[in-house]
This record gives sequence, structure tokens and C-alpha cells, in this order.
Amino acid sequence: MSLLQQQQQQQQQYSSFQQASEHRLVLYCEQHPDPSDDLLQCQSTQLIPTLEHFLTSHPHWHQHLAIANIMSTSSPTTKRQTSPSDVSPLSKSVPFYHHSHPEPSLVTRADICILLMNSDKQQKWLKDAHRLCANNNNHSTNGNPPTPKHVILVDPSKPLLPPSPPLLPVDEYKVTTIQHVDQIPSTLHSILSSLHVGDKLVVEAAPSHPQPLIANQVIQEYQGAKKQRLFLFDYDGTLTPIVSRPEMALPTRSLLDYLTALCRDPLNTVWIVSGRDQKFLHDCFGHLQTLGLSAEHGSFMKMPGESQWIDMLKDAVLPWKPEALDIFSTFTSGLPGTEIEQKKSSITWHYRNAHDLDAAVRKSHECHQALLGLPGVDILVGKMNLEVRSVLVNKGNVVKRIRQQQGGDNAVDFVMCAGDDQTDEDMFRALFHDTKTHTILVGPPTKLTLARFCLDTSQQVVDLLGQLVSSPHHKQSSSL
Ligand SMILES: O=P(O)(O)OC[C@H]1O[C@H](O[C@H]2O[C@H](CO)[C@@H](O)[C@H](O)[C@H]2O)[C@H](O)[C@@H](O)[C@@H]1O
Repeated sequence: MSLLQQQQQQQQQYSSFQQASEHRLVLYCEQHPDPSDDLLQCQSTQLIPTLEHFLTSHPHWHQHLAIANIMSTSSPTTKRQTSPSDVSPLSKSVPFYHHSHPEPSLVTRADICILLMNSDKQQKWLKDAHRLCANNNNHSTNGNPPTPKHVILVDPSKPLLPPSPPLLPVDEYKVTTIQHVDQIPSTLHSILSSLHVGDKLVVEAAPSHPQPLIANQVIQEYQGAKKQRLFLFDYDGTLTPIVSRPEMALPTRSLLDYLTALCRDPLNTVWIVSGRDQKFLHDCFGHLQTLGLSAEHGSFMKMPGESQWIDMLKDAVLPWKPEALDIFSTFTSGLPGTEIEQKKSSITWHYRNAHDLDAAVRKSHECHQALLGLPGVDILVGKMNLEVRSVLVNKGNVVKRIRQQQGGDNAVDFVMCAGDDQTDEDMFRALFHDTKTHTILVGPPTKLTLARFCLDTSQQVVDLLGQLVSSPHHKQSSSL
């Protein structure tokens, strides 16, 4: 192909990309894998596969994204002209543009940029982009202020330190520095989830596969937090493993020590948001005065530092309770080993210990159907249990209330929320659009969830708390 033909083809590809990306967010990647820098070279080969992986685990972004990849390199293999489809299967799932020369109009159009190049080039790129955007805004006729954009700097040479201030006053960009392309999926997910781009895109909370949590990243952000930190923990399956009998699921000594230490740091507010009743939570955690407790999915709350519980359903009538109890009793009498746990404003039917587990699982579907007729309740499918509680409460509302009390989203710069069950998805939903949050599913990465990250076991959650409280920036106040 002649040079002219190549240029025409490139121009055509660029125009098609512009058209196809019109109502999408543009992710602009620019890579300068200096041949003398092995780390950069190596990460550069992983960028596109990482983006493919991101889209596989977050399929709902397919319809919202367009990706431009500028691979500017002296390497002879990438110097030749390539068409998008030569480069990546990405081109088959999202509008994709690939070229070897930076394209200024793409930089100004981009919503998120990923820069894989050495730090000097990154700084130069930011300066140039700053100039470009300023110029572009001068010529903009709509008078709107520029939308702040996001830049992810991948800098393998940067040690893991608390975030440093950006070197440039780049108002147009919110800069996030990461060390490894592996961190791109979680970073991208949190940026994308925070974007409400006017009429261009309204991002609904949609479940996707969580990324395995990188403990060092959390520790770094915990240490970097300057305002308040908020911790929200489910109990069963999150801070303690699921066991055959509810009364045996007691907190370990280390968990209590770590919670005590977390509560002692004046920057921290720590809550357990559980389906358990007040008595159980009080017996296990009542001695930790500054720990907030929420029982029965938000029906009762004990504020940090207080000793009295607030009945959130004080004035509500719960006419469904006797009927729900009747339904559960019928199923219990036909299935030896199953049990009813009666709480003040919810009822849980446990079938984990049924003598005939297969029959109990089958019958649980029937029981679920029977409960559907009850007015004013939510039916929760838990871990070998069915639970009925009032629609007036859920863990998501608990989270919203706690956040309001803390002074809103901006008052807090670190949030960790962990849970393992269907009811915890309400907490994850309430935090979905806040990029500061570390929402953690305790479960496998194959599960669809609104949490951004996952850890396999409750022991890993407890170990992470241990790491946080032994980190150098953790402060201890004199009294608890
Ligand atoms: O919101 P949570 O703190 O996770 O509480 C949810 C329910 O947990 C308990 O039941 C579950 O854990 C038991 C102990 O491991 C297990 O035996 C049972 O099979 C699980 O369903 C608790 O008994 C319920 O009251 C909570 O609603």
C-alpha cells in the first residue's frame, strides 16, 4: 500500500471512530514503551489485554465506551501501519482506534486518559494537554466550564507512597497514579462509576465481577486519608466464617482487638451493619462503646459513643409477622432440623441443618413463593436461610443515614464496606458512585456484585484490618 493510501485509510478509520464514539465516553491510551525500559515494555504489552479483561468482567461498559490506543514507539514491529482489528479483539466489542501518532483532537475529546510512559514524558504530556485544553476552551462557544477529566498515570518506577500532590496545576485533570496495569480495572471502574456525564451517560449501578482487592493499595489510601474514615462491616460471612449454628459464630480475639484499635483512631468511624438482633450484637460488641451497631438490617441502631439503641421502626405496624411465622412454622414442621429465628422486626428460617437438605432446598423455593403474598415485606434469600423483614428498612438506608450524619460524601476521604450476602448489595449500591469507597464482596471474583473488589474469605477481611491497625499512620487516642 502506498503512503498516500495508508494515510487515507487512517483518516477513514479516524472518522469512523469519531462517529461511533459520539455518544460514548472516550478512553484514550497513550503508550511510549521505551525499548531501554524493561518494566515499561512489559506493562505495555499487558495494557490492551487488561482492557479486554476489564470489559469481560464489566460487560455493561461495552455500550458506554470507545477506546483509542496510541502506541508511539521506535520499535520496528509497531512502526508499520496497523488496522484496529490487527491490534485487538477490543475492536469487535467497542469502537476502537489504533495509531502510532498522538492525535490532539482525541486528547481534548477524551474523558479518561491512560498514560504508559516514563515520568518525564508524563509531565510533558500533562503540560501539553493543559495547553491544548485551555486553547480548546477559549474557542468553545457554549461558555460552559471544562469538564474535569481523569488521567491515570501508570508509573512502574514509582514506589508505593502516600499520594503526592500533582506536579502541575492541571485543573482539567484529576490525576491518579498507579504502579501497575493490573490496577487499571479497579481504577477505571471507580472513575467510570463516578461519571454522570449530563445527557451523555447516566450510569446505573449495575452488577459486575469484582476485582481481587490489593491490600497494599487500601493500606496506602488508609494512610493517605486526611479527613474522616468510615468502616461498614456486615457480620456473618464477613467478619466471621459461616458456621452451622448462628450462636457459634462468635467474634475471635483478634477481630475484637482490631476493631478496638480501629475505633481508637479519632479519624475512624466503625459500624457493624448486620441482620443479627440487638441482643447478639450487644453481647458480642457492646463493650466497644465507640463502635456503631445496626441490628436487623437497620431496624435498630446504636450510634457510636452511645449506649441506647434507637428503634427505627418504632411507629411502624408490622401486621405481616404472625402470618410469616405461620408460613415458616408449616415448613419447619415438615422438615426436621430446620429452625425459626425470631427477631423483633424480622424472622429468619434456617435450613442449613435440615436432616434432608435436598428436600429443604426444594421446599425453600415453595416457602419463598408463599411469602410473596405478604404485604410490606422484603424476602431475603440468605445463606441457607430465608428472611422476612419490613420494606421500611434495609442496609442501604443505614449507610445513607450514617453518611449524612458524617456530613455527606465530602466529609470522608476513605470508606471501606464489606459484605457477603444479598442484603449487603444494598450497602454497595448506596456507595456505588463514590470513588473513594472500597466496597468488598467476601466471595469469589466470578460472582456478580455491586462491590468493586473481592476477598475470598472472612479471615482475609480480618487480616486486612490487622494490617491497617498496625500501619504507621494509624493513630490511637487515649480512651475508647
Ligand atoms: O447481615 P449478617 O450479619 O450477615 O447476618 C445475616 C444472617 O446471619 C445469620 O445466619 C447466617 O449465619 C449463621 C452463622 O454462620 C449460619 O448458621 C446461617 O446458616 C446463616 O444464614 C443469622 O442467624 C441471621 O439472623 C442473620 O440475618
